[in-house]
Amino acid sequence: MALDLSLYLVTDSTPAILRGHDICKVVEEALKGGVTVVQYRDKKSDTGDLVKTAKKLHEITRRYNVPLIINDRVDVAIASGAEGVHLGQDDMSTTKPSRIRRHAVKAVEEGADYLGIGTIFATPTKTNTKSIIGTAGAKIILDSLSRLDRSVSTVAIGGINLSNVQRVLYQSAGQSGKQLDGVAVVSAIMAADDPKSAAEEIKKIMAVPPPFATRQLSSPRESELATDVPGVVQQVVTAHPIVHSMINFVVANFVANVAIAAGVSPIMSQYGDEAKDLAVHGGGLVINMGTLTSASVTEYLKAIKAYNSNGNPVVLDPVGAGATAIRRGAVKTLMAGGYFDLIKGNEREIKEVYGNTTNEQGTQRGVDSGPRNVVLLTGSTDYLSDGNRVIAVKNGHELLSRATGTGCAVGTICGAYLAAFRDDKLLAVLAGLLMYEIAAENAAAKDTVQGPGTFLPAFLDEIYSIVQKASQGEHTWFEGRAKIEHIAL
Ligand SMILES: Cc1ncc(COP(=O)(O)OP(=O)(O)O)c(N)n1
Ligand SMILES: Cc1nc(C(=O)O)sc1CCOP(=O)(O)O
Repeated sequence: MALDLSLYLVTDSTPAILRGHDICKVVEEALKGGVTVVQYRDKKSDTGDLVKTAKKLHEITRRYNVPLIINDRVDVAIASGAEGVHLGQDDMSTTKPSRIRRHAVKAVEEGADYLGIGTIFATPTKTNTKSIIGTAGAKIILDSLSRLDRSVSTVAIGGINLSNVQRVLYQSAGQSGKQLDGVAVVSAIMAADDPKSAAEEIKKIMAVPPPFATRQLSSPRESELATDVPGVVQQVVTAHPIVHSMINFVVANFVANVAIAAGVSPIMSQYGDEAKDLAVHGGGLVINMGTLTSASVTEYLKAIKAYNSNGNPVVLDPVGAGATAIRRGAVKTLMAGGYFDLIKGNEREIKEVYGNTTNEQGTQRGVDSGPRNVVLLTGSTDYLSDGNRVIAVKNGHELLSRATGTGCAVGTICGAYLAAFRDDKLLAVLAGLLMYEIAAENAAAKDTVQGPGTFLPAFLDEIYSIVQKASQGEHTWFEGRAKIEHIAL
């Protein structure tokens, strides 16, 4: 029987998870929903009961041509005819990534067919786990395994569910290209009201291709990055993408006007349920926490789920992230609830997001930066990074900081650029940012501009003017204008 690890169900018989349901029925429903391996994991029952249940489960899994694995007990595996046994590393009393890596390598050398890599995220299902490694930890382990002579399959485990499975798969992929073969879940299926649709939904989102290819520019040097920018702007304005901004009410009107001037179709809906219908159009989503209310986070999470499921980009602008306990909590919930392609904020906001997602050892917990996420730290110099490349951008004008909404509009522009140019996220954001900041410089240089009041309409005109030129393939607006510098990591 082939071992397809893509959706690996680990059972749990505790009342908190099984909630009085019959384990065999739950497993059969999950099999109907598409799970590809089942592990019977029961730490409490005596040997007689274990064998009885394992035999019943095996009868069911065989009908679906899916292997049954028994947790810990070789004797129960033999007695029930199960296809395999899952053994742990009891002596692994370490939280150090280097030691965890060594354990993984040892397990492969000793002949393991697959490895469970965890604990990815903290989970109430198993509270005695040694180390929360995040996707950054999984990535390190995958890279170590890629250097071994013998190849081994892997699944990630711990706190994985519908809202994070996509980013777990994408963010764990090592520099070497080694990827997870699947994910193992307990509560996301075993505790679901409808285990069949829970499994189906997880499978569906796993099949959504990455929103972005991982192409890197041939060289990260600023001169070569710059040459790509006008072409990206032309591509975006020709595509006329949709950008759905869940933006703060103070700036909504201005941001919508910037988007229209920039050749983008803005949708300013705050209604999370609506995102299901909006996300199918290939646009980007922007979550801007500026005027957070008690209802906002629930609405944001619904929208993030819809865009993540459709493989369309999501931008987080964690406005005022560190200012109050409510905002700190909101950031934490959002980071755990979905996948962001771009996180944009000032230094304090980015620090808050990073702090919210790191543990005492400094390893990341809820979200991991890497080549698949871009961070834009805004200021008099903007810093843009995808984990491999760091670019300092010194364009823009002081007048941008004299009016409300000019920072928020950057998030919306970036959401549109990420949606319409999918080859390279860092380049998409860089192109949107440079178009915006060069327009600001052009506006500020006008004789008619005396201050913020005259700057704003001139700024909209200059964005519009660049877009007109770009749509006709004219790149003169950009020549000699980029003030960017590549910073070595
Ligand atoms: C697929 C998968 N991966 C990891 C584990 C955890 O195994 P282990 O460390 O042996 O811990 P227990 O399951 O015995 O608590 C797993 N069971 N399945
Ligand atoms: C059985 C198990 N092993 C883990 C490890 O880290 O080794 S975490 C875990 C429980 C995973 O449960 P859930 O999918 O409900 O978070």
